[in-house]
Amino acid sequence: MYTKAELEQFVEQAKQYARYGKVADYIPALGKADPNDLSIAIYLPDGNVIDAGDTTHKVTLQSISKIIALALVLMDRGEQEVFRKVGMEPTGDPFNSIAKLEEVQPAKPLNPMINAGALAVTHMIAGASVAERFERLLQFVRKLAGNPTITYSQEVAQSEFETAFLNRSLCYFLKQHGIINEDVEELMDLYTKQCAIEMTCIDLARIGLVFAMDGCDPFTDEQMMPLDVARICKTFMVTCGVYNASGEFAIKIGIPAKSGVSGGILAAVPGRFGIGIFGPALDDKGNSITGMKLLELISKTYSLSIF
Ligand SMILES: NC(=O)CC[C@H](N)C(=O)O
Repeated sequence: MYTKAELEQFVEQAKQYARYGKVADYIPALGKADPNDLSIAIYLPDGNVIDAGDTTHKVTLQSISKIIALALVLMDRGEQEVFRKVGMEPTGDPFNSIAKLEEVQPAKPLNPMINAGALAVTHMIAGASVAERFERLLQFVRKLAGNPTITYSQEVAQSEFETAFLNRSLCYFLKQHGIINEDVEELMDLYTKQCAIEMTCIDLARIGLVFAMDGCDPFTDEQMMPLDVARICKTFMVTCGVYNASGEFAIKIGIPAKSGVSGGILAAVPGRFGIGIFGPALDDKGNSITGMKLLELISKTYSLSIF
């Protein structure tokens, strides 16, 4: 079970779908990615890693960072405060949609996985300055991945910062409604750096493993986050992890997972292992088209659905 040869074969199969996808270019620096890239790592609790494709490629977290920021903020502020500012319901809308913000009363983003909700979460990262808040988040990411060398791509952060007009609009809306009260440019600085944290799919898989193990690092036995925090994060991965494709994903794949527009996917198979994928060709909902296919093949072959 889970042999490298088998994974390589799945990668080749899934790669065929790259031609139906498109690399994200609304963040100009992401447009440079090669749509035919596809790599995967499976991280097991005994330390074994099975991988396929070029796993030296680095992927920026983008929306995958939302799940990690949420874990940190739940620890910083507690459930009650966090869910006062952001809801728990899927939207059925694209990740960057502004539409529901006007419909829901009192105005608060429906969940922390859409951009509006993620901006509210990033706003709640504790610290005296943007630099200190980012450093805390980065240290947490490094700890989860067991890799102290992880950093962020200045190029991608800068590229998003210069073009994130829609995210700025979301911020101003949230500020008007008292969900955030900090300077929008500062929040955008922090958020774009958060999204630009980069790592390989092996690092992604290791973070997925920690979530799979209910927040416990199986190599140090350290509880990286309370059980409840890991449970909340995994629940959001199931209900909103791949935005408005989450329903279909639950039926076809059924593994808690979080995607990002860079083409990364982090998945946690509860009690068993973590998966990291990088495939930059995206489908029309902003999820890796090859990565989703790959996960589907793996889930069906190994019966990994939690349902
Ligand atoms: N879906 C995503 O990965 C979105 C993240 C991206 N940084 C944005 O805010 O637009």
